[in-house]
Amino acid sequence: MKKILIIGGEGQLGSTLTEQSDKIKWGEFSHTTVDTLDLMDSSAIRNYFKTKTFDFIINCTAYTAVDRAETDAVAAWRLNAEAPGELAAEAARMGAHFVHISTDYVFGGTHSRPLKPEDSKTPDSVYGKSKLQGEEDVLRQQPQSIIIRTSWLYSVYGKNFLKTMLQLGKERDSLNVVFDQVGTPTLADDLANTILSIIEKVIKGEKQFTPGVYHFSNEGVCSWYDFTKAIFHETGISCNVLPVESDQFPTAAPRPSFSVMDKSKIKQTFDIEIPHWQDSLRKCIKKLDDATTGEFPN
Ligand SMILES: NC(=O)C1=CN([C@@H]2O[C@H](COP(=O)(O)OP(=O)(O)OC[C@H]3O[C@@H](n4cnc5c(N)ncnc54)[C@H](OP(=O)(O)O)[C@@H]3O)[C@@H](O)[C@H]2O)C=CC1
Ligand SMILES: Cc1cn([C@H]2C[C@H](O)[C@@H](COP(=O)(O)OP(=O)(O)O[C@H]3O[C@@H](C)C(=O)[C@@H](O)[C@H]3O)O2)c(=O)[nH]c1=O
Repeated sequence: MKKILIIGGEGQLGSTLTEQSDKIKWGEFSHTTVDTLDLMDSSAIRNYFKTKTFDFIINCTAYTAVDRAETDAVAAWRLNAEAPGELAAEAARMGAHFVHISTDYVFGGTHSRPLKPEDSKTPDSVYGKSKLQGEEDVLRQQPQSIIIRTSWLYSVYGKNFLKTMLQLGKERDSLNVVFDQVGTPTLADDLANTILSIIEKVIKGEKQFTPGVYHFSNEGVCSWYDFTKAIFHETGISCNVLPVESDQFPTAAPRPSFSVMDKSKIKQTFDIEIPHWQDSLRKCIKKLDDATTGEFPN
């Protein structure tokens, strides 16, 4: 049985992968948390892998607090740039395939058509810069790596824009939300399903583990304003949403104005079908509702 390790099994993507892997029979899954493998410490990484080997390692960890990273750059750089390279080196040493997750924020928003993996990268934030360095280190240390850039990730787990808006929408009568940052939300369940489907196809010999950088988000395009309107429409929250430009909603870290990604490479290489973001939003809201009525997980 192939052994698959999820690094960061209690973040939102890691939790979703763990939830899905519990139903899988074709692989033996385990995961780490910050308590069992603290990536701030290089020697902890070396020690952890001294006695353990895996066939696939999926890295779901990151420093994801985009604004805080601006003033906590050393920690963000350690988690997003250095640690992924060290994990990839361990994967290479044991001959494991490495799957790493990156972000649309490696792009600077200068493009105006869906972004291909090889398009020029000009990240504006510490988060984006550190994630880009992490991508480069991963591919240098373990050329047999798949890097999946995703965007606007949300799920029933952890902190994310959907949960922030559900909270704010209940507390406030009106909200200002930027409409000049355009991208695509991604339901973590859809990304987790894609990662597991790629690994399953490789294990079953249906696909090669073709290394490189891929893009994955849900289908469709929207602004954060459109996303918020859809969240309130689907949940019946009556909060008024006002479209504003980014300079009317100042943040410590600049975000790309356009980060819609072209997903044709992942779809063609691994025969992946991707749901539209509005359908996935409905799916997630139902899952949240089921959680509050005690029917989740099922
Ligand atoms: N969130 C988003 O909107 C987007 C995320 N991404 C990328 O997707 C991936 C998954 O993101 P997401 O699930 O949202 O991230 P989360 O912020 O939900 O989870 C972060 C994970 O990192 C782990 N972690 C933090 N510090 C340490 C540490 N010192 N040592 C070990 N582990 C640590 C956490 O562990 P623990 O839970 O044990 O503390 C947690 O598992 C990341 O690579 C991120 O950059 C890309 C685009 C959008
Ligand atoms: C809460 C809020 C945010 N905004 C704006 C701020 C920002 O420009 C945009 C997104 O909000 P957030 O700061 O919550 O999201 P942000 O942390 O920028 O989300 C990003 O996280 C990292 C980890 C990624 O990799 C990205 O793909 C992306 O998902 O919406 C409003 O306009 N009104 C609001 O009330």
